[in-house]
Amino acid sequence: MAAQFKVSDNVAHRTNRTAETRTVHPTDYEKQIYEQGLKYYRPQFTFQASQWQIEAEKLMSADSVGYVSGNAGTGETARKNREAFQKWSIVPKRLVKTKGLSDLSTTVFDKQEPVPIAIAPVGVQQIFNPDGESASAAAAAKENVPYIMSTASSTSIEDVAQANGDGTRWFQLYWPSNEHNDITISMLDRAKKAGFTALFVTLDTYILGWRPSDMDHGYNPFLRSDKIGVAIGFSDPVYRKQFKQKYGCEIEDDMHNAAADWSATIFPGTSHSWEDIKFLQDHWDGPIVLKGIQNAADAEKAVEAGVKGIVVSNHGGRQVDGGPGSLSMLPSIVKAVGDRLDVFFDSGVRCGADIAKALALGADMCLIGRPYAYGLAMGGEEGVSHVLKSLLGDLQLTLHLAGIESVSPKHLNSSVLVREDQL
Ligand SMILES: Cc1cc2nc3c(=O)[nH]c(=O)nc-3n(C[C@H](O)[C@H](O)[C@H](O)COP(=O)(O)O)c2cc1C
Ligand SMILES: O=C(O)C(=O)c1ccccc1
Repeated sequence: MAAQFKVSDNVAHRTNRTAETRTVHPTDYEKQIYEQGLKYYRPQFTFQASQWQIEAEKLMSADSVGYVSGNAGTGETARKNREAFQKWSIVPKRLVKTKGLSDLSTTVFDKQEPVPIAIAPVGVQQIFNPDGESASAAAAAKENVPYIMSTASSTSIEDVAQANGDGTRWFQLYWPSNEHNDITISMLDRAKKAGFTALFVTLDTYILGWRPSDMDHGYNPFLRSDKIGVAIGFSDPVYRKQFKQKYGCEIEDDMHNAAADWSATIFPGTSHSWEDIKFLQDHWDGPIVLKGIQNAADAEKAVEAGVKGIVVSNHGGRQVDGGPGSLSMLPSIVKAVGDRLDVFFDSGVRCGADIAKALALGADMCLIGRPYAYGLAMGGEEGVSHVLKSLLGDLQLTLHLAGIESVSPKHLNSSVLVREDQL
């Protein structure tokens, strides 16, 4: 029977816990589950991944719940994201003389990362917890997980960098239209200066999708009275100057208008073109990754455009409803691009086996989206840490018990999977 966790329990347990807050060595997750998860204490947060959403939602307002858990349209694509994982199964191998802990390190941007997951860019994080992005960026650094910062963050670029310390951090761009190139350049310059080493350009959200839950609540976090999600714009010197020229006052003198104006700047309502990628390459000297790719032809174009990687993603089913599950599109995309791109994957990743399946189908790294947002709502930095560690522990033990030595394509590839409909 599942233990029920209440906020009051969490507070009580927080005071007498020490073990879980230490930083784990990246290869230590499996051991930690046994020694701490099972023996020593009642955990502050549930280890049941399927409960994170339920626990988080108890602590959030109805409009925030609608925002994070809601999807585009009827939610068909979000459901397909999950169903796509169930079409594949991991077949364990026996008597393979496992060496113990499976090696979770992967290579992206020609560099070894200790774990094969990153924090997906999620905007407006102060709606989940007052510490917002500072808490998740600190947790990511502690757990050796790269942090992708959203353009729609409720914390400035510089403050996120400070919270992330010596962690690996990448910047996600919501890309203003070409007439606002000076603002784009300013954001990229700030990100570079603050130690963000890769640029993730989101291509699927030049306008927000049809989201019935948000429309029912009349909810747009940018336009709330406390203006959540506009921190990058409001702290940007180029944007501030332009705002003053345009409206004859400071942002602080007309916050509502400024929030609407910034929103229109980063969600311009029209898409860029493949030719525009050159502009980003001219103004960003590190790797560029295109987020939101869902077909092999676009992946080919990404290779031609000379970017370093793609994120196979449908934005968690929040943009185009009626589209395929993201995992279903991964094999044909990987087949088309081979080793020519780093392939990241997201949309629907909820547990260790999901990560294993996406990596087996050719992804180099998975982005974790909603699960860590739920962790942030459950317990700030510690909640995010818990979710990341749980996913990694689950992944490591799953691989170990399936006789898979590492996440390298040498060991974890499509030969470990079967399609359920072909059995
Ligand atoms: C509340 C919320 C906010 C998001 N904000 C952003 C964002 O600012 N930039 C971005 O590129 N993607 C954003 N995403 C999409 C995620 O990066 C990721 O693609 C998606 O969450 C994956 O789906 P999953 O969470 O269902 O696994 C957001 C997703 C959610 C749930
Ligand atoms: O909600 C989203 O999916 C998203 O990408 C977004 C849009 C606006 C503000 C913050 C996040």
